[in-house]
Amino acid sequence: MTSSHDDDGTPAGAGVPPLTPVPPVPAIPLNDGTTIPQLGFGVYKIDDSGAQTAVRHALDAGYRMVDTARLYGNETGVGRGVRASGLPRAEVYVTTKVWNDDQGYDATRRAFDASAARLDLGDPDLYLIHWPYPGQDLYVDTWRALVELREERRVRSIGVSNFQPAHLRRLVEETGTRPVLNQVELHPYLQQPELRAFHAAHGIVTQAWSPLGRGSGVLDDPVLVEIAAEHHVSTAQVVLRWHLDLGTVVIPKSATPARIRANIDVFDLTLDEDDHARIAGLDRGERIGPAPDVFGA
Ligand SMILES: NC(=O)C1=CN([C@@H]2O[C@H](COP(=O)(O)OP(=O)(O)OC[C@H]3O[C@@H](n4cnc5c(N)ncnc54)[C@H](OP(=O)(O)O)[C@@H]3O)[C@@H](O)[C@H]2O)C=CC1
Ligand SMILES: O=C(O)C(=O)[C@@H](O)[C@H](O)C(=O)CO
Repeated sequence: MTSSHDDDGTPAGAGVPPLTPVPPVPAIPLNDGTTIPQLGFGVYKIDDSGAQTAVRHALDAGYRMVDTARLYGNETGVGRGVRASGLPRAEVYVTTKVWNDDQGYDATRRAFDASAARLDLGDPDLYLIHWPYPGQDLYVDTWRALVELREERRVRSIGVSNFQPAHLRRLVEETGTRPVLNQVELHPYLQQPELRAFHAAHGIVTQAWSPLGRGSGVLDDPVLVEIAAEHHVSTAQVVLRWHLDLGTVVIPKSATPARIRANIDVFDLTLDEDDHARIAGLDRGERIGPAPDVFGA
């Protein structure tokens, strides 16, 4: 599974604990005929060198999908981590995103080439528009560039992030092409039932960012603490199992090896109807990040 040396010269496996076997992560079908692993690894707020190490830990723990973005400044480290894993490129699903100031047809094509060069993995599997940033009114032109990149087979799938139903409708009306998924903020304090229903009705997969609430207190919620104690697992594991049960694709981030391993070790956990009802009751419609209609309006 691992190569004999990392490409930075570190002996393979150095600092990486022995593998804990994990059950396979389900593959979720996308509306373009491809699939995506239901649980992947987020790398926001990890620098290039940290991303290389964290991605190695994640791939060794059984993750097969990594979510990065030009914004995160770590595409180079992500690419190094994937290459150092020794895994065949086809076994690792890599997402990156076009940032707001690169929107527009020509700028997006240039941004894609630059992201692909930094990743240095061949072309990414999934390319997303990071935010609609509606004040620029460029997201439809940006989408046309993504559609063309997919037609040219430079990228397997194309999608969006932080889009609201009105933004999604406009993409389809003006280009005829649906995103495969919409990556949005989603955790027990922001459960997004209406947006998830809209996605389901239109064949768009929901992907959850900040699935653990990014240190905002979600994981200390007394209801989640109680459910976790009943199942002898961590609150993070309860929350991740809840996401999987909703059918969302989830991308928890951690730079801590033990947490990286624990966050994928959720496939033996079963939440019952009562657990789900109690977690449903935690929704406060409370965002950690910006509101998509307001950010860049
Ligand atoms: N499209 C978009 O606009 C956005 C996309 N994203 C993507 O989603 C990913 C995940 O979201 P993110 O905002 O990072 O937040 P997460 O909800 O994944 O939370 C990450 C935080 O939780 C901590 N943590 C992780 N696992 C555990 C655990 N088992 N127990 C306790 N604490 C834990 C991490 O700490 P530590 O690292 O120290 O272990 C970190 O502080 C991002 O990394 C990025 O890829 C995120 C935001 C916006
Ligand atoms: O992490 C991301 O992918 C984001 O887009 C957010 O962090 C976002 O840029 C934000 O929170 C801006 O304040």
